[in-house]
Amino acid sequence: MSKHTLQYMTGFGNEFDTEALADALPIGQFSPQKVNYGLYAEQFSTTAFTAPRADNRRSWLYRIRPSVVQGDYQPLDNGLLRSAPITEVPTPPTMLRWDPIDIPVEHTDFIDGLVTMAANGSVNGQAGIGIHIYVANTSMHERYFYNADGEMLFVPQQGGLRLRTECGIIEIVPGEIAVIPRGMKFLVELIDGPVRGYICENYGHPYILPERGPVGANGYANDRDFQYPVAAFEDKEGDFELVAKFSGQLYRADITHSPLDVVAWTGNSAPYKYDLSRFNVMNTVSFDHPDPSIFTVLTSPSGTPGVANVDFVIFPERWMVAEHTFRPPYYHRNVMSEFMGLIKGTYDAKEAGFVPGGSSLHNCMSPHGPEAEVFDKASQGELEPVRYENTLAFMFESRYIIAPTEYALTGKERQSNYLDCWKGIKKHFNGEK
Ligand SMILES: O=C(O)Cc1cc(O)ccc1O
Ligand SMILES: [Fe+2]
Repeated sequence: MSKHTLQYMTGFGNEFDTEALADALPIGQFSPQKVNYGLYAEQFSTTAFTAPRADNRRSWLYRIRPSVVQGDYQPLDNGLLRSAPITEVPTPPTMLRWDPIDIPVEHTDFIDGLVTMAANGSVNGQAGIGIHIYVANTSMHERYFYNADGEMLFVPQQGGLRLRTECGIIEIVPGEIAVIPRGMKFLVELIDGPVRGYICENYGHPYILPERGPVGANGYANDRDFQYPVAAFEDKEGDFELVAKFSGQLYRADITHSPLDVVAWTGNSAPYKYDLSRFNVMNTVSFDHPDPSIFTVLTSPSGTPGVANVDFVIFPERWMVAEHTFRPPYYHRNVMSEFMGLIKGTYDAKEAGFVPGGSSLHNCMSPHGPEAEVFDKASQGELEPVRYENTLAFMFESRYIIAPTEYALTGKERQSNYLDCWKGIKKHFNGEK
């Protein structure tokens, strides 16, 4: 399947109007007695009805059949999919790292190929996150999915994805991300062969753009670079399956039509995509290594100002110019818990072992920082301006302790020798300056 040329609407959280057929969208009201084309009106709310206006997210969908037309749910095997709280194994404070999960050779679609690495908070309490890797070699066929447990941030690492959603079609390739709202029905197609990537399932407040503070009105991720699909519908009947993730369990129901039958929609709760190369990177032009919060693309607030349920942070290509400074990430211990992944290239704190598709987890107060060789090089090198290239790492940083799953702790991807990367750190102190 090749890449389509898709049309998008722009602007983070805008109130959009879109129709695939002329005059399908009611004008001046949401719920007319009769909708044009015999469509049904259905409200889709992803914040409480009474959420403050600035936070409120809802869309009105005008569809061929309302969502109630579907069969009975039956539990489905969760495979390696897990939700918080993870209680199957205790969470060690150990610094953890993993190799990429192989893409299977047997027939595996996006749902089959979900592997949970870790989770925190509480899926039923609507706080915290689930962190999953997806690996797939085939498109979802005659089955559709929605996740009542959280919105889903897709971070592709290999291969392009076509996300067919109720609101329309989005395509993403590595270097881009997409967010699908909690509860939105969709299916995942592969654009150009096998895929692997990361999912942050956000149980909490939907992602918003972080404040800019004294940086001013522009910079970081700019609102205008977020792209939303235009309405596109399927009018299809057949024997299909609707898969739901609800309260940590997968369910399936028969459905005899495509649920992607929304002909028109209006509102601000909709899937969106963002090209990470559009991120306007801020950093020091004098000295010292600022905290990685300067690279926050999206944040899910927890209710405590400045303390995130989860921040999505990237480490993009950029110039490094700091003077008389140890330039790589500093050694540190952090109250926030840090899960990292690598989309391409190498990461400045780790030149070996942290590879594209791999992951690491440094939990609350667990020490971490540059490996021995990186320290040696960075504390000796000439401090010329250098462009840091062929790199794109990211972090899901959360206020809640991130509990790895049993699979993550015992599966073959776990690097049991991770701590060795710091073993070669030498004692330089001898009492002299
Ligand atoms: O641990 C990490 O590699 C992530 C990170 C990067 C950085 O530049 C500063 C702090 C930090 O936690
Ligand atoms: Fe860190």
